[in-house]
Amino acid sequence: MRFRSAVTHFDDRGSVCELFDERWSWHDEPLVFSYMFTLRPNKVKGWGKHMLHEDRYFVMFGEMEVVMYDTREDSPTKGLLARVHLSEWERRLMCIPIGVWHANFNPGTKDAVIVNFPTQPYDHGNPDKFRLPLDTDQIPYQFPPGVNGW
Ligand SMILES: Cc1cn([C@H]2C[C@H](O)[C@@H](COP(=O)(O)OP(=O)(O)O[C@H]3O[C@@H](C)C(=O)[C@@H](O)[C@H]3O)O2)c(=O)[nH]c1=O
Repeated sequence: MRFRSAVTHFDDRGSVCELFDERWSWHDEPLVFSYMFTLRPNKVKGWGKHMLHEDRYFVMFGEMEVVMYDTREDSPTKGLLARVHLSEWERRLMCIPIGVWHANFNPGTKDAVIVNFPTQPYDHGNPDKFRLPLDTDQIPYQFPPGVNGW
């Protein structure tokens, strides 16, 4: 998991924030595809896992907690759980390694708006996505009461 902090430029007319630039050399994979998604308060998208691409998130508005669980056999962090808080008030890129389970939770009070720059374009006919239900016993994590999603 890696991060790159972003700078938001404000002036009396509004703001500007660069999202992704290959010249930053932040990630080995090129910019090939992007999409936006939203997440409503107290909702979760996940658990998901990808075996062919990495997610590269950028939270534009609101906040999102990314909960990750590593089951990769050869990983030094196998069996570890991590929670990362992303928000519009500390904008940054974050990438999730291939094969790591993750779930995106909105702990805030407004819709979160996120851009994802996956390292591969979405395959509409055969998405690179594995799912587990939020209450799976394969991942040692429970979201707070009242939180739901899939
Ligand atoms: C991700 C994606 C989905 N879709 C469509 C497919 C489907 O009809 C609808 C919702 O798809 P999903 O349920 O996969 O969307 P979503 O649950 O938001 O998927 C996301 O979940 C989190 C946990 C992740 O890991 C992300 O990588 C992504 O897979 O949007 C696209 O057209 N393009 C895309 O790039």
